[in-house]
Amino acid sequence: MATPAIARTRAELDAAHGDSTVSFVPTMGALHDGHLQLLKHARPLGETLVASIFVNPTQFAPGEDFDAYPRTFDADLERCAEAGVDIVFAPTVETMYPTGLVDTVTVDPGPLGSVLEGAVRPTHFRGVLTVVAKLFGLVRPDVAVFGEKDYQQLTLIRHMARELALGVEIVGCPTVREHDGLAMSSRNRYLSADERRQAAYLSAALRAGVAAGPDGADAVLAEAHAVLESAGITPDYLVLTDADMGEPRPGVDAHLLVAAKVGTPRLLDNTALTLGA
Ligand SMILES: Nc1ncnc2c1ncn2[C@@H]1O[C@H](COP(=O)(O)OP(=O)(O)OP(=O)(O)O)[C@@H](O)[C@H]1O
Ligand SMILES: CC(C)(CO)[C@@H](O)C(=O)[O-]
Ligand code: BAL
Repeated sequence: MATPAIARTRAELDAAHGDSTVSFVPTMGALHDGHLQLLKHARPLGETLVASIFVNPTQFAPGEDFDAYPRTFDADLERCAEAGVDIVFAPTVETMYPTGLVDTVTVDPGPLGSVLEGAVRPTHFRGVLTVVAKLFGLVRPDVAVFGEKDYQQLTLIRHMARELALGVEIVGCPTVREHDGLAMSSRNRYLSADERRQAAYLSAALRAGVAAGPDGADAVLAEAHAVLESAGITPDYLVLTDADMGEPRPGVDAHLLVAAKVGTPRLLDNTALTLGA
């Protein structure tokens, strides 16, 4: 198990990857088995596998958990080695924000950036897309892999790559789950034992929605809401979209997305489903 090279600046990155094709997995660290899957998915997609670890300040609003966000660099390095990562890009804040923490040029996510997660976190997706664009500029990957767990983020990054012609292929990786269905997330560690039990009902609600798919959109939402209600969870949202997060239509691949605060952490989950008339 080779230890990955660590690069903190563009010069160090360039020296480490030369002219090889690059697959890339951006993360905020605190790596769990979900990230490990992403890395394994990305491994064969390029000659060199780069993982970035950067807790990006500009996607957190004042009062959110930027300071408390878990930072576990040594353990992360071991996970990266296990997954065959060649280069861990752990940039300094100055590498990412050479003119200071206020971006004067940003990526506007458009209307999809201000609904659902964007309604709760109004500046979040501008911060995410801007930092991902910067990471792409620094790493210059051929392929970048993101988790379906953060489905709105994945969709917006696909839109950005396509509409700004970034020349990076965006690949989604299925959500990795705990044995009871809870989607893995760095923030799960903040759940108390009771909250952890309650959190499993988010994925149970999605499964109920999938089972009701043939009966149409109203049945999907009613069944999923009933499961959440039985667990005492009031979702921030529970919505049906099409696979690209537009309007859902019968017969077209649909998506069901949920977010809720369970105790302190906000948890997200989603699933694909087929919708009857
Ligand atoms: N359970 C999971 N299955 C698949 N991909 C995941 C999972 N959890 C996170 N990812 C993906 O890993 C990448 C890095 O995510 P991040 O570092 O924010 O981890 P996270 O666990 O989502 O943390 P958070 O608790 O902040 O949501 C993203 O593309 C994200 O979608
Ligand atoms: C894509 C990302 C690494 C940008 O900071 C982050 O939003 C995440 O980890 O999902
Ligand atoms: N995985 C999403 C990153 C965030 O919550 O800021």
